[in-house]
Amino acid sequence: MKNARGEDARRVALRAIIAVMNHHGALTDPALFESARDDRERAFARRLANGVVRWSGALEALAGELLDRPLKPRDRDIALLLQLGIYQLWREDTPGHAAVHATAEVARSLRKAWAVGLVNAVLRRFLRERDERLAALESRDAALSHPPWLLGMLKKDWPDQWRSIVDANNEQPPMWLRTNGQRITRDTLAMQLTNAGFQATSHPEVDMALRLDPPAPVEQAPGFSEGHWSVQDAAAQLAAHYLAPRPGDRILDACAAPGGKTCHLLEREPNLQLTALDNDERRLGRVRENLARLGLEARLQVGDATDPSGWWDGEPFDRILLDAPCSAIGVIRRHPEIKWQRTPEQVGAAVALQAKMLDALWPLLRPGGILVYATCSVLKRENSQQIQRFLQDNPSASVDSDPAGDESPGRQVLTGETGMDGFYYATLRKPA
Ligand SMILES: C[S@@+](CC[C@H](N)C(=O)[O-])C[C@H]1O[C@@H](n2cnc3c(N)ncnc32)[C@H](O)[C@@H]1O
Repeated sequence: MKNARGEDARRVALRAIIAVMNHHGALTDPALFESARDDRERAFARRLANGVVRWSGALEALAGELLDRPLKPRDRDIALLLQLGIYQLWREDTPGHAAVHATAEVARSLRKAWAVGLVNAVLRRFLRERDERLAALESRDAALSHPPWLLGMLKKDWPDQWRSIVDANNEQPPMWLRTNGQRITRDTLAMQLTNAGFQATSHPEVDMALRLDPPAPVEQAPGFSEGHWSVQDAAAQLAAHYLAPRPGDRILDACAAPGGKTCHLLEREPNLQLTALDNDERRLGRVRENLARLGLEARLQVGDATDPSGWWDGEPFDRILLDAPCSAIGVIRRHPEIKWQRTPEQVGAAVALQAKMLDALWPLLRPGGILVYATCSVLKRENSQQIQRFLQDNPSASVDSDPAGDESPGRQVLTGETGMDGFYYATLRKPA
């Protein structure tokens, strides 16, 4: 994709960083990078933007110490430009002086020519004092680049594991593929990917998962448009394992969009009466696209999972998957802006919505049926504590003990564990 009058990577990256750090949108939105001059600049802009947002807490601390006085709130763009500059000198291979010059010049395009000199001076100082500055940062919480409230929750929930979660959150995520077993075996797909120059590594637990190295845009690896595979983290692929659909089952996927888990269930067992529900009609369109690419069929339903009276026909389900809206703290490594956009109040609101959904959907399950509750979070309030609360309110319900998990009730995958995103699963059973 060429754009003759397009912009250079640093300018594009800065605009994306400003947008997401001001709580607008996600770095995965292609529109944020459309104005790049060409594909190479676009890829560089994406890498820079993700890196700066991932390390923004540490970069802010470093920049703050290098400035003689703090910048005014209206110059937040310059503050973020400084972060972009320091990031390159700290974590990218860009030759120092070239990066300093190109970054400082971005201030001119913001119509803040006064800041060119300031950015230049701060970045040059960082280059000179880099080792001492980084050593001093090491002992501070800012080095972990997480907001204090989130760090506090992780420490409280996971006194022994919080550091490995935080480190995993700050890493570049691996790219996991899910083999479409209806079209190809995992071994054949692995061979095709290897022949195309990729490394394809299977997961020790998740039977259809392959890790693709190096990560690449989907069209660059063989078999995507033919529906041989999808992109899905290995932890998300455990949903189908826990729901274990059987031929003919009547299944509700209660929060289905964009359809990753819906499609996986049908790849595992195409003979299902599967209803894919979501309250977002536009996102449900993405379920339709994914089903079509993979050659699968489901009934799509727009509706509110907290209010089945609006869409349920009264016929109970054999199995329900509730992949609930959540804080998404388990997928921070894929969406680093979540760290800065999320608030403790939003976590509280997610907990309340999840409880409402559980309570509303439980009566739709037939006696002897299974409801799998899932979140991509590692916070206990959304996970084991949520299920404890549910079991207290519904004493006849039981939860499967999980040989693979040490978190009770349910299974908590901590971020980074065997290369997976942070995820939680609880398999709830209704007595027959
Ligand atoms: C975690 S995502 C689901 C991901 C999906 N299961 C997959 O694997 O691709 C949560 C979904 O819940 C939907 N949602 C939020 N509130 C809802 C509600 N009240 N009723 C139904 N769906 C809702 C959102 O639109 C979003 O698509």
